[in-house]
Amino acid sequence: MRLDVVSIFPEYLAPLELSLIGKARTDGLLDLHVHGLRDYTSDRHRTVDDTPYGGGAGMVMKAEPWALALGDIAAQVPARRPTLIVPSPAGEVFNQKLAYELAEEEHLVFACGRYEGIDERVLEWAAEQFTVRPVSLGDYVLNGGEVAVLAMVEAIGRLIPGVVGNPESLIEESHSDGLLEYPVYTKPSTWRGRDIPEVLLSGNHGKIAKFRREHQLRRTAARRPDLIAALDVSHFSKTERNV
Ligand SMILES: NC(=O)c1ccno1
Repeated sequence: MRLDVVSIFPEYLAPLELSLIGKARTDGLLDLHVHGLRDYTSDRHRTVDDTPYGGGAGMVMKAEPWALALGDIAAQVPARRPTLIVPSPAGEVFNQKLAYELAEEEHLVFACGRYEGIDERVLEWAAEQFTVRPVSLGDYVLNGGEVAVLAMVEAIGRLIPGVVGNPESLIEESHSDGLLEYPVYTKPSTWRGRDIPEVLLSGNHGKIAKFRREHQLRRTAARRPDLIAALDVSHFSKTERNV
């Protein structure tokens, strides 16, 4: 997968050189390019913003630098219609389902807005050669798109085959089956007077699976009842419907 990120703070994306994503880049699983938006300005001050038409607080990111940056990126990979992700509190909400969907894409481009946002005409212009998707991490506001991109690239990148050492670990994690993950424990079996659930020492895989599933259901019902409500009833066995 090719990924391009455009930002006025390219150094903000340095963490993508670390850990699993960094190794995936070294291994050639992820072809990630970070671009400085100011490289696409031509004035002495490398201006990327201006006052909003209609008044109001703050500044708006100018269209031309974005068009030059995105046009340059699209020209570098002419064969494919990239998906342009624009992190924004006004976007569709990012979740594991969308992460899996985007992990299937060949080319993702991320536009990190700042200030009050990007001139809307950029998204209209970009729709000629990109599939444009404003995406939100959640119902809160960040100062820019960079932090959202770090989160999304990690969530998407880890789903690409070969990035995570053991693909099994992707199966039993939160949201992989619509539920939150079960509690996990490791040695010592007694820690500061607290024992692990005895069933986990039984070696009885059926009982262990039942324990884990029950705790997934309880944890999800307690912390995210919205996820339970969203699941089809066929997701639950007859006995589970009363947990
Ligand atoms: N909620 C968000 O994803 C966001 C992105 C930029 N500002 O807020």
